[in-house]
Formats: sequence, C-alpha cells, structure tokens
Amino acid sequence: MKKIMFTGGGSAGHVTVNLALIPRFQEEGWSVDYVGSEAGIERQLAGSLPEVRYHGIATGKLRRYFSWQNVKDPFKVVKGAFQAYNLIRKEKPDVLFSKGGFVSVPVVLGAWLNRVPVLLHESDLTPGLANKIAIRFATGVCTTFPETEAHMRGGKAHHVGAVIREELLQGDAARGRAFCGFTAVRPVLLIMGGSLGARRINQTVRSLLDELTKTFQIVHLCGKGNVDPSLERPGYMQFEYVQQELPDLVASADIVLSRAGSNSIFEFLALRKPMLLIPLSRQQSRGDQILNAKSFQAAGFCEVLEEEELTEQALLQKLSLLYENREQYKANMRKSEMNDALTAVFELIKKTASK
Ligand SMILES: CC(=O)N[C@H]1[C@@H](OP(=O)(O)OP(=O)(O)OC[C@H]2O[C@@H](n3ccc(=O)[nH]c3=O)[C@H](O)[C@@H]2O)O[C@H](CO)[C@@H](O)[C@@H]1O
Repeated sequence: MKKIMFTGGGSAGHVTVNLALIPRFQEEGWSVDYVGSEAGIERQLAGSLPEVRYHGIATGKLRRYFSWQNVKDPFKVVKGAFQAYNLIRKEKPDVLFSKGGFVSVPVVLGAWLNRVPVLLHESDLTPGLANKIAIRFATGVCTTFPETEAHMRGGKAHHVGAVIREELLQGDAARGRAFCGFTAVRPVLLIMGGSLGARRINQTVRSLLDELTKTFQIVHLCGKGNVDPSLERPGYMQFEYVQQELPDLVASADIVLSRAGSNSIFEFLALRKPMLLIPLSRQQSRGDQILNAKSFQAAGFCEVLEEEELTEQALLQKLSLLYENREQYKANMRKSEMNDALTAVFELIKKTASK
C-alpha cells in the first residue's frame, strides 16, 4: 500500500489544501498520515478525518514580539525535530507533502534525512519563512500566484493555481440564508476575518452595525472567542468559525469583506464574489496579504482598504462602492480562468513519490 504523509498548520490557511487532497489519495487506496502540532487547529481539522492517522509533535512559534515563550521555544523545536525524524524513519512514507507553517520545518528536515521525497505548497504571493527554509530539502514547490515563481530558488516552482475544496462549489444560497434566519430581501454581506478572526475589522464593523444592517443582512465569521451575544439582532449572525456550513454561507453572500489570506480570496474568486479586502498590516505580518490583495486589485477583482486607512467612514464608503459596482467585479472575475489545480497537485505528488 502506498503511503503519503501531510504536514502543515498554525492556521486554517496552512491546512485547507491538505484537506482537499486527502480524500483523493484515500479514494486511490493510499494510507494517510498527518503530522501537526499537539494542539493547533490542524489537529482539530485533519485529526478528525476518517482513517487519517494524526501525529502531534512539539512545536515552537515565530513571534514578532517579546515573550518568555521565545526562550523556551527553540528547545521545543529541537524536540519536535527528533520526534519527526523518528516518526518518518518508522513510517517510511513514499512522499511528504508540506503546506508550510512553523510545524512543517522539522518534518521536512526529518523526511530529507530519511530520503523521503518532499513536495511543498505555497499559497501566498511571496513564500513564508517555513517554505523559504524548507525549499532546499524539497524537490519542488507548487505555487498559487503566477508571480511567485520569481521569488523561488533554483527553478523548483510549479505554477498550478489555486486549490479549491470541491464542497465549496456545492453551496446553496437559499440554504445559507435559511441557516442565518435571513428572511428580508436585503443583500447579504459576508465578513470573514481570516481563520483566526480580525479584531480591528470586528470592532469597526460592530460600531457601524445600526447603519450597516439598514442596507445588508450580515454574516460575521469573527474568530474564536469573539462572538458578542449583546449584539444579537435580526439580520446580524455571528459565528466563531464554521466548517460544513461555509459553502452555503459563501453562496448566499452578495458581497464579501475579508482579510486577504490566499485561500480565502481564491475561494471568493472561484465563486465570483465581489470583495473588499483589508490585508493584515506589515506590523502584524511579513506583508504577504498586502501583496495578495494588490495582485487581486490589479486584476479588477476587489477593492482594497489598508488597515492604516481603516475608519468607519472609509469602510462605509468602500462597501457602498463595491456594492454599486458589483456586476463589474463579477464580469472581471468571470474572465479569470480557474484551472483544476487540485488534480494538478495530486498528479505532481504522485510523480514526486515515484522518484
Ligand atoms: C494571520 C495569518 O497568519 N494569516 C495567514 C494565514 O491566514 P488564514 O489561516 O486566515 O488563511 P486563509 O485565508 O488562506 O484560509 C482560511 C481558510 O479557512 C477557511 N475558513 C475560514 C473561516 C471559517 O469560519 N471557516 C473556514 O472554513 C476558509 O474557507 C479558508 O479556506 O494563512 C494564509 C495562507 O498561507 C496567509 O495568506 C495569511 O496571511
């Protein structure tokens, strides 16, 4: 029996592509292992899948601020590296597919030391730190944005496009509205602050609720611990995070307000949803979302509002501009070809396994 090992985690964005690929391999009779952190979101998302053997390892985290954890973390990373090495030596998978995130680096290294071929995947326009380190141990990197190739060393990039989970294309708008109890004819605004929520966006939207609910019915995916019951009212539904319902909720949206995480924005593109993007700022990240958003803006797919310019007034103005011009955005999105990236990555992984 052929065996594939997946790794990737830290946020849903580093798990989504793996989730789309796992059923494909299972249908062809491969056994599937997943290596992630002991308690991260990947354990919840991938560890609960049928017939996936989940292995938790010790991990550290790269923080852009001071914390005593920064002193302890290097030891955890070394421990995780030993765990990953021993696990791969024991399991001997035919291939490792790595979606990035901090947990993936020791796993990639463990595979390389055990002579297991490694294929990486990069969702963002510029590679994250984990993939920048891992690339020297990998045979190739699947990229989502065409621009990414220029940032990759040694001709290892394979531009495949965006991998979209098949179930996202099966959403039903009426079911989505019914799930939220929306009975008015007002358009639906979906707000998604990335898989982890977005405090600034949540605050600004909430201070405008009276105004916004006159025009829209709002579904707000606000991130863990961010639901505020005191704000409950007809036409405003809040969820921390949704899984099975997401396809219906996206289908029901007329326009979207979102962070600019790569998976999210390509999902909205695939479903032709006009979007206003508020990318994570350079203070909070390496600026990858700003580049993602600018690339979409240049193609005419979205409006962009940088976090430094985020005020109540600017948000209202951009949202009404987006809604007025929604047909133009949809027309621009219809011109973009979405190839079957899921199959392209699936075939590349099998090719890598036979090396
Ligand atoms: C803070 C942070 O590090 N953000 C990064 C992270 O974002 P983040 O984890 O937010 O990633 P993405 O926006 O790429 O993906 C989020 C995924 O979660 C799903 N989803 C979201 C909300 C929900 O309620 N249910 C649900 O299923 C979305 O459909 C999507 O598939 O990874 C992205 C891809 O590398 C990067 O571009 C982001 O910069």
